[in-house]
Amino acid sequence: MVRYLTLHSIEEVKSIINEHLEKLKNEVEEVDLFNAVGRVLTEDIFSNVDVPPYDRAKMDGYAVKAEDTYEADEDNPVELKIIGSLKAGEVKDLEINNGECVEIATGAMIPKGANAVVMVEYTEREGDKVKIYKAVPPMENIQFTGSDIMAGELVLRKNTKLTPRDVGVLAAIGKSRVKVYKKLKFGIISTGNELISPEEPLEFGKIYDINSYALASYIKNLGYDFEFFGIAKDDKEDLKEKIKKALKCDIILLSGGTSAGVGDLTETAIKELGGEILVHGIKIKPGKPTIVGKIKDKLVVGLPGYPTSCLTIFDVFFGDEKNVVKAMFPQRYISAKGRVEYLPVILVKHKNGYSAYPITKGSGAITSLSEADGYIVIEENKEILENEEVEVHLFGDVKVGLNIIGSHCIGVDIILKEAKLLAKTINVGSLGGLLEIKRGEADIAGIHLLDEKTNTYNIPFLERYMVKDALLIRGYIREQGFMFRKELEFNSIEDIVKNIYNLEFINRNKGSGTRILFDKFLKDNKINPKDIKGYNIEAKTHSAVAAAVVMKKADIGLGIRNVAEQYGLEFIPLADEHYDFLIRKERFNDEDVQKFIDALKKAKLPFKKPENCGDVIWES
Ligand SMILES: Nc1nc2c(c(=O)[nH]1)N[C@H]1C(S)=C(S)[C@@H](COP(=O)(O)OP(=O)(O)OC[C@H]3O[C@@H](n4cnc5c(N)ncnc54)[C@H](O)[C@@H]3O)O[C@H]1N2
Ligand code: MOO
Repeated sequence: MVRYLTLHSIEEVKSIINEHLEKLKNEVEEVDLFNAVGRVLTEDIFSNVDVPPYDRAKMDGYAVKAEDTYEADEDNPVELKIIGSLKAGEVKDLEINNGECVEIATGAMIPKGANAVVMVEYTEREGDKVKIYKAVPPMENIQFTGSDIMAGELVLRKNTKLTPRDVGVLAAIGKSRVKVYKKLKFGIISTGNELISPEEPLEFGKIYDINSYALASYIKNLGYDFEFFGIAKDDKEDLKEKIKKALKCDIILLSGGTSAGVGDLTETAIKELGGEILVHGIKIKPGKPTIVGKIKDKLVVGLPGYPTSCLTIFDVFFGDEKNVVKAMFPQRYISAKGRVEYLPVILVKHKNGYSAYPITKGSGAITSLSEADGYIVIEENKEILENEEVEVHLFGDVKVGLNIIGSHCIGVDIILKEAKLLAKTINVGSLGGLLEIKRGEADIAGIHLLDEKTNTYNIPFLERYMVKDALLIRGYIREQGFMFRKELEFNSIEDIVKNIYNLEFINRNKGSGTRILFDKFLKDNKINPKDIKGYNIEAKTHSAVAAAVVMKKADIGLGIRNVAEQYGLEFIPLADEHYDFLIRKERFNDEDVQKFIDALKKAKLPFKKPENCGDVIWES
C-alpha cells in the first residue's frame, strides 16, 4: 500500500498550535517570590509603600544641620556636640538643634532637625564632641523617603517577564506573591525499541535517547515545565499507557514513530485514545512527517525521531524569536523541493561581515544542531542557494574566535587546547581550506596536499592556485598508511598490493589530502580505481575510516597512524605527509594567530615535528 502524507503549510500548523497555546497562556496562577523569575505578570504592580520608607543615612558618620558645617575645612574644623547615636533599624526620638549632631550608621533613620550626613572619614571624635573637617550641603549623604519608589507608583507592567532585578523590586515593596500566567507544562515521551537511557551501558543495536533530554532542556530554557514519562516501546498499548499518564500535562510531545513505517504507531495511539489527527505531514525540511493531534483539550505533537528534525520542529512551533544577522552564503546548496528548508549553518566572522556555511550531516545527526550558530530558512520554491546574501536566525550568541577552515586533524584540537584558544574549526578538506584562505574567510587552514610531479607537499599547490597574501607555516609530519583488522595479516605494502582486488576499501572524500595520496598509490602501482571495491564509498574523516574498518563495513582504508592506534587497528605506513598551516597575512600578527603558532611549537603531538616546525616556509 502506498501512503502519501497530505502536507500542510507551516503557517497552517502554526495557527493550529498557536490557537491552543493562546488558550493555555491566559490561565493565571499565583507564585511566591522565590519562584517568580522568568514568569510573566498578568497584572500591573503598584507600590503601597515608599522605598525607602524613611529618610536614611547613605554613609556612616554624623547627622548634622548642613549650615553648621559651612565654615568647616581641613584647617579649621567646626566642633559639634554629639547628642546620641542611631543604628539601622533603631527608632529613637532624637532631634538636633544648631551646634548638635547625632552619630549615625549607614541605613539608619535621619533624626529630626538634621538635613545632611558628614562621613566619618572627615571627622575626629573627642568624648561627646566631634570635629567636622568638611562642609556638606543640605541633603548630602541622605536617601530620602520614596526616592527609590514612591507609594502609588506603577513599578512593573502587566506582561513583564520578571528578571531577578524585578523580583528585587517586588520584595522592596513587600509584594510577596504575584499573579503570573500559568507555566506551560509539556509531557515528554520517546518511542522506539532501540532507545535506551544515557544512564545505561550501550548494548549492540541500541542507541541513546537524545530527544527527551534535548527537548526537556529546550523547554526549561524557554521557562516552561516538563515531565518525562519514559521511553515507550514500539508497542501500541505501551505507547497508549504513557500518553494517558501524560495527559495531565498541557501539551504532550512524542518523538519517533511519525513516518509511514511498520513501527509508526503514534497516529493509531492518538485515535484509539479518542483523539483526532489534525495534521500529519508538513511542508518543511527537516520534520516532514510531524503529527499534530488532539485528545480532548490536550495537544499531542508527534515529532520525528531524528534529533535534528525533532528539535527543529519544536523550535519552529514553540521556540522564541531569534536574532537575525545577514551573512554571505559562499557555497552552492540544492534545497528540498516543495518544502521550506531550515538549514543549520556555522557562521564565520571576517572583516566584511559574516559567512554562513551549511551543515550537511542531515537530520539524523544531533551535531547538525549543536555545531550550528543558527539556521537559514530557504523558501519552498527556491531550489538553489549560491553565493548570495542570507539571513541567519541565531540560536544564541555567535561564538567568535579564529576561523580554522580546512583539513581536519586532531593535532589542531590539541594545539587549540594548549593555546587556550576558542576557535571555529570547519572541515572542508585541504583544497577547500586553501580556497577559503584565498577568499579571505579562513584565518588558518590546515593542509596536506601532495604534488605528484615533485613528490612534495603543499607549496606547489599554493603556486598553482595563485594564493596571495598568505604565509605557510611548517606544521608536523603525519604518518599516513593503511589500517586494517588483525585477521588480514599483512606485513608490507607489497602484501596489500598483492591482495588488492580482494579487499573492500573505504575511501576519503574528494579534495582531501588522503584521497590524493590514495590515488597516487593506485597510479604508482598501475591499479585502475575502477577495479577497487569501495572506491566510491567516502568517509569524511580519519576516524570515520577507522570506524568503518572496525565495524567490518570495509576491510581497509587509508588514514593516519594515531587514529589507527586509537581504534586498535593494524597499520602499515605508506608515506610521511606534511600537515602545514596556511595563514592569511593580514591576520598573521594577531594575538590569537601568534598564540596558535606558539602552541604548535610547544604542544606534545602524536606526530613527528620537524626542526623548523612553526617557521614560515613560504610567503606569497
Ligand atoms: N518510507 C518513508 N520513510 C521515512 C519517511 C517517509 O516519508 N517515508 N520519512 C523520513 C523522515 S523525513 C523522517 S524525519 C523520519 C521520521 O521518522 P520517525 O518519526 O518515524 O522516527 P523513527 O523511525 O522512530 O526514528 C527515526 C530515527 O531517529 C532515531 N530516534 C528516534 N527517537 C530518538 C531519540 N529519542 N533519540 C535519538 N534518536 C532517536 C531512530 O533510532 C531512527 O534512527 O523517517 C524517515 N523515514
Ligand atoms: O522530515 Mo525528515 O526530518 O526530512 O529527515
